[in-house]
Amino acid sequence: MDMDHTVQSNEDQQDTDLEDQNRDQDQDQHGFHTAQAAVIIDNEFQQHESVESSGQGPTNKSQHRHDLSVLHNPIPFVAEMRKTLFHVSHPIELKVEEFHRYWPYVDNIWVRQHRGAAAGADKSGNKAIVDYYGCRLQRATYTPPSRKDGVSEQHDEQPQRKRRIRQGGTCRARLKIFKQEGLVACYRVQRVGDQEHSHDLDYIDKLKRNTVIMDIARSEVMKGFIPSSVLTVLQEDMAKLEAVGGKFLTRNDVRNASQRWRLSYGGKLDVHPSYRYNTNNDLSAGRNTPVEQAIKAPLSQQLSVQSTSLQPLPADTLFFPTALSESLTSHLPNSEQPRRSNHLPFITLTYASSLDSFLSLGPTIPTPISGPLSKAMTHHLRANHDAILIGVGTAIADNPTLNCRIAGAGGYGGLGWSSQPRPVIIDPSARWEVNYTSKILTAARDGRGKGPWIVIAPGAFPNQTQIDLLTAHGGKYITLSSIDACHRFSWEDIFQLLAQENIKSVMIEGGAAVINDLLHKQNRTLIDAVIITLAPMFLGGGGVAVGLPRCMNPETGRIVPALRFADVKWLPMDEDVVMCGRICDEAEQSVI
Ligand SMILES: NC(=O)C1=CN([C@@H]2O[C@H](COP(=O)(O)OP(=O)(O)OC[C@H]3O[C@@H](n4cnc5c(N)ncnc54)[C@H](O)[C@@H]3O)[C@@H](O)[C@H]2O)C=CC1
Ligand SMILES: Nc1nc(O)c(N)c(N[C@@H]2O[C@H](COP(=O)(O)O)[C@@H](O)[C@H]2O)n1
Repeated sequence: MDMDHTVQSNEDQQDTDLEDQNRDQDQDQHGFHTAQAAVIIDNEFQQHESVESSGQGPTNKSQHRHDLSVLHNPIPFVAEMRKTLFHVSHPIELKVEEFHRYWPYVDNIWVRQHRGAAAGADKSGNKAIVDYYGCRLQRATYTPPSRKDGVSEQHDEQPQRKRRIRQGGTCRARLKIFKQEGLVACYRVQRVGDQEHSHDLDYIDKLKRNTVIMDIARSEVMKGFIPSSVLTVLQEDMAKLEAVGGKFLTRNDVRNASQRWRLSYGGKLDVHPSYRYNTNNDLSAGRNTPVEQAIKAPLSQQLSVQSTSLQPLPADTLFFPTALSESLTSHLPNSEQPRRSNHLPFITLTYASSLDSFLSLGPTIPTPISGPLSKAMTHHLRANHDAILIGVGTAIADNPTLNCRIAGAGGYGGLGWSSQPRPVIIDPSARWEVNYTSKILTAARDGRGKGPWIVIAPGAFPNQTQIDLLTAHGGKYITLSSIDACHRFSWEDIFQLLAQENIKSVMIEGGAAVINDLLHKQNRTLIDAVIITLAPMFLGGGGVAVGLPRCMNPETGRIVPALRFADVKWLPMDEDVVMCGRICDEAEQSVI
């Protein structure tokens, strides 16, 4: 039997009928599970057994027992993530723990079909596995023999169960889930083809409950509570139940969640205190009965309280006020402002300077210039760009992290690598000796940043250890072939290269050589926005300076300012001030 067939059989075993109110018998006795492409509603208890024993799902469900506490303290973004993982309108990268946290909430939607041929290992030995999924409604409708001819071929001795047949073969939505193992393990979830679901999320939630809902129901029944009482307690806060996908939970679902346990349980079944209150007060027991807060029994008495396994925010988390972020919007990549070029990424030039125009005390001396608020502003900028670019001088001098540490970014309370820019280092000779302890790699390993891309020239040969190290951290060396006689790349080529890598916005952070080169007349037309922090300090002679050569009007022979910005905004940020501006076009400049 090939693997596809095995998976299909397991899936079929999961699809059984919840409609039968009197089903206390093991389903196998009825022989309902052998058919291909069954489309009947599910028996969750069997689902757990079959998936766990198959060991093939992306989620090891035995690690994911959920109880009432996950309903009352839902994991962050659960409703949003259910929608995101339903539509998958763009590729989603999640850390392994995040994937396993959310997948049980959507495993009613997607059914694993087969493992892709791409499984294997990359050059660094990182394993990669691809699994293909289809929407549950993709499978063709299965009609049991008894339905086809009105006579049961196999079970005419057995009492016939009422079974609801749903229409299968109606939805063509498909997914592939790519699991990358190694130092920076992650799951990448993306659509296969362009077929949308043929139905909405409610439709599938109505057909089948997800693992989390059934786990919660099971955990309550197994405490000895009757299904009606469990349903009442789960429905006390319908908004929370809906958020986790339980809008259509029924008493029969609860019954089925642990029917085997109920069969063997010899003890007395009980009800929750709130259920007793409802029934005593002649409220419709077990049906959508929100209990008045003032008089219901405290839920804490009913819960075995478990906190979610979410990490606290790292100590270096930064916060940036919304009002200030709104003031910056007009100079950020997604603003309405016209772009310098449509085929290149949006380019923002940004740095922090002293009043005497220095970026640091000396080429090898990392120098804090920004105050806490303007530093947070820099990280807000990092969050708003796809990539952050520095010259190799800065990489060597500062050993920077180059991540985004704003609360809500990936690794700082956010999911996956959201808002984390890709660090890009211009290093034609591969001078930077990246190693395991480099801060950039440490951040990538910890899920607080992305692995760097290092742009090198054709003659540069980083050693194999460095190549492997970068790959293992999700980074890479990229060779840019067009280098001039002075061993310099053209900025247009660099940005073109990044555009080819699907980078749509780049924040240029420094250092001085990079900034000065880009502000030069021949390159500045590539810049879309300039955001400069000015701190109230003189660093004194010997620092690394930003400056432009003297400029002369060729017609008048008069010395003129080298550059004046347009569309300028000054934003005070505590003791610092931040200037946002744009480069004037050539005609405007010549008037100055
Ligand atoms: N205050 C601030 O906002 C910042 C300060 N810095 C400071 O700047 C200093 C480093 O600045 P620099 O020494 O000027 O180094 P840099 O970071 O500008 O790197 C210069 C090197 O990058 C490579 N490079 C740059 N442009 C290139 C091109 N077009 N083609 C090929 N290669 C190119 C070359 O190897 C060049 O030697 C450090 O002290 C650092 O702390 C750096 C960034 C921001
Ligand atoms: N905005 C800003 N203000 C300063 O005072 C700075 N010294 C810098 N330096 C830049 O930030 C990099 C350090 O980043 P991490 O904190 O390590 O992520 C440094 O390499 C410069 O590019 N910037």
